[in-house]
Amino acid sequence: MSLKTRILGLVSALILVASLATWLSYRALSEDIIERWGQQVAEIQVRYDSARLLQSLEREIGLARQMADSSTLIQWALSPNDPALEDAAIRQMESFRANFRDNSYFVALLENGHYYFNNTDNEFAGKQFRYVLDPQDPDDAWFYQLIDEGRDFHLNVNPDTELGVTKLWIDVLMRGPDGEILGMVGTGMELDRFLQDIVDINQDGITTLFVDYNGAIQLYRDRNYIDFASIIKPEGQKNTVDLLFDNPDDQKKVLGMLQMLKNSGGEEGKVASSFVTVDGRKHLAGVAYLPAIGWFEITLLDLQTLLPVSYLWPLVGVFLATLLITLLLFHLLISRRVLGPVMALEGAVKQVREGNFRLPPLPKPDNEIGRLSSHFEEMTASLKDSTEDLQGQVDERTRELHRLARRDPLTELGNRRALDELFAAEIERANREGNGFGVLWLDIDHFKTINDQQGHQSGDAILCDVAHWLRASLRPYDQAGRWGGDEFVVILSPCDSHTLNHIGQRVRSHVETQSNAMGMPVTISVGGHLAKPGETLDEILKQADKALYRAKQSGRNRLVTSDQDERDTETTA
Ligand SMILES: Nc1nc2c(ncn2[C@@H]2O[C@H](COP(=O)(O)OP(=O)(O)OP(=O)(O)O)[C@@H](O)[C@H]2O)c(=O)[nH]1
Repeated sequence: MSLKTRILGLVSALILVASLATWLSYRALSEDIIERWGQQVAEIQVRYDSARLLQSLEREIGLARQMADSSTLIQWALSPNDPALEDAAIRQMESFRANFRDNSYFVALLENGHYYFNNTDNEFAGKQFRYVLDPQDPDDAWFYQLIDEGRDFHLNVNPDTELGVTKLWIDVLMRGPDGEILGMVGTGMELDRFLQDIVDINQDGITTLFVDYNGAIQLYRDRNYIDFASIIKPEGQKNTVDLLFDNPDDQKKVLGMLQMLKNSGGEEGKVASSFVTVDGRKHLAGVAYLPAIGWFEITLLDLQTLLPVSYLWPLVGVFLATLLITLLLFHLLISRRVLGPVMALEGAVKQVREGNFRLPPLPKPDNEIGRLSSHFEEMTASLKDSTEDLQGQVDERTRELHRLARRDPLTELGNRRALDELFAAEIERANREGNGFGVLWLDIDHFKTINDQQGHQSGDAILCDVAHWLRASLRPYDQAGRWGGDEFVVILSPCDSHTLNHIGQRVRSHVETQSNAMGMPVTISVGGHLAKPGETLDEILKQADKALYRAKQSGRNRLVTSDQDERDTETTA
């Protein structure tokens, strides 16, 4: 994986981690904001709903209280079997009927259990006495329960099987002069219409319900959940608010909020709130206590409807676009300022490693990498100089070694290897040009004796002298070498028979005269051969050696060529 891919991968991962952290913080923060917002919305909603509910009920409750306080009704309740008082009371009831919103009323007397009722259609004109309440009849249990509890005011949602209606009943106790309970009066509002007006409001995402002091559901858009005749049901059989929540924790939370509000003494306007799940959707539940009627109002705000996730899409879009632009800018910046120069530097390093010092100009951004590139260029230049210098020295040493490898250290003439190369080149030239060349094979006479008599060092000196005299006797372009021991070989090119003889004699004679002049007489025997094109080295050397042998055999200090008989020094000198 390239450096570029790794850096971009790392940066993307870092941005994603940072984004995740931002997202989580955003979630935590937004949850907090939504909770605060929801709490305020819940408070407003609760006040609004309470106001609407109380507005609808207050007038009715007030009228019901007036009715309960009516002296006509109280007098009658004290003597319920007095027909005159009953007539006056019914007239009084009818006048209240005209004022009640639902144009209906009920009056129930404790003493004889008589129950009076008339409705909006004046259906029971003249027969307002409907029936006698029976303490044993479960349908009438509400009356006796409320009397037992002695609560002056009570709201009750109850179907009246006798009358065939389901109503929200406002029940107010009628008390005598000594505070004794005489009966109960009130009115009922048709539940469906009331639910429609107060509870089933058309606000998307907002659900309102009312529960009584014990948490039993009283007003809710789904009638199946309403705890009808709640007053007479024993604990545990009531439809309480926790039924709306699947999660036991949510159930506890909501019941806990009711308890908390109860404990705070029904403080006006206080709203508790908490997140709950209803039908698999997250809701914020706001709860308030309505002391005027002794109920709680619960408002459920569906957060997905009120604050749909789609609200966040533009935010996510902006985030992704920012991420993309950031990556793009980072990519451009890092490519120009870091990766491009680093890759160029890497290429230059490879080039130098392969021995190529001619670098293209390296990009040099104004940073550490730019400075590194400059240092690398300087280093390469100095490396180039020292390499060239070193190469020069190596070449010179190689040439010297080459020379030394072909030089006889004693006489400074070419050695056997040099002679081999000279022969190979000359044979090739002869073959190519069709011109032969001459070869002289020289051997010092009785050199063993010289060595033996005068010592090895003197022998060496004589070898050097002979080499010197040999060189002096040759043409500048002739090549001489020491074959080994006291033997020397000369290549004469160009050469013919005359030249071969002439130079051969000149060498031999020069050695003789010079050594004599030095007072240390030395002679040499010479074998000569005129090599022809096409002859091999072996054949050439064999011929020259044979001629030298004949010169030795013939008495030494003479030249013998391969194509003629021996000549002695006197005849040719
Ligand atoms: N001083 C000295 N002697 C050498 C060197 N190389 C070989 N020799 C001696 O040279 C002598 C050569 O002897 P030969 O060529 O065989 O015999 P010669 O005595 O020269 O007799 P002819 O060649 O028959 O005249 C030997 O004794 C070698 O030991 C050297 O580098 N220095």
